[in-house]
Amino acid sequence: MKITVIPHADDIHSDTLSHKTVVVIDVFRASSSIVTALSHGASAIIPAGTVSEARQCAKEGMLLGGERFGKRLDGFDLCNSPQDYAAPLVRGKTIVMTTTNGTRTLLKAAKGADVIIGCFLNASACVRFIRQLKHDAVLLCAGTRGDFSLEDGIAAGCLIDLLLSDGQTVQANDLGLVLHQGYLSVKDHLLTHLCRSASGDRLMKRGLARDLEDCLVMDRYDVVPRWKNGRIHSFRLPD
Ligand SMILES: O=C(O)[C@H](CS(=O)(=O)O)OP(=O)(O)O
Repeated sequence: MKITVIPHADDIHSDTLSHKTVVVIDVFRASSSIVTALSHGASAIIPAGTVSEARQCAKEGMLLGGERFGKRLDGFDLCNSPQDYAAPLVRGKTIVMTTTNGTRTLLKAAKGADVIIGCFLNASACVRFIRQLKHDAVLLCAGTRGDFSLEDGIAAGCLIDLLLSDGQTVQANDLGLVLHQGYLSVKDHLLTHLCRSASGDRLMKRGLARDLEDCLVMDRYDVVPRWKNGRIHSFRLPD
């Protein structure tokens, strides 16, 4: 199986995603919040590209979630902290969500054969999904405003490590190889290392240390959020 890691959302070349399983990785914080929401009973997430599209799309009974540049949006029910999406409020709800990098990256992933959302919180579940589909995979790091983000890359390295762990032949691109080594060197101290990344540092300075902790738990949840027909639903893997 071939694994291609793409460093950020503005580095997708035509046809890279076709016929592939695409994993959209935005550890801080959109992927982690989406995984948390579906694990806590949200019925679906509708990703929106802009704040005004999100507002237009939200029908009665739906929740609005997201941020711009990390800040809460006027009139939105939820921001982008995983703990917002762990609240009883989300149970049974459809959430229209727009974030600075994560939902934008997701919308760019549309050409993938299957598009799922991954992070540390559901790493093993994502790997089971990739294995079952048996397609080559693209690990699409969201990054931050057109730049690579360390935490997304280290999560990609983590997925590669899990894919390798049952002895399967996995051929990663050069970026994937280096991120795999990067993951191995920090995996026992993720918080210590990833709070120094640009996004980690930004969240720390905003007093959101709790978000970092919540995003860096390995395999807290077993759901695979899958984007299909404009909505993200929880996909349960057959045993
Ligand atoms: O709120 C976040 O964590 C980020 C915004 S920023 O890059 O920190 O300004 O959004 P996301 O789309 O989850 O990367």
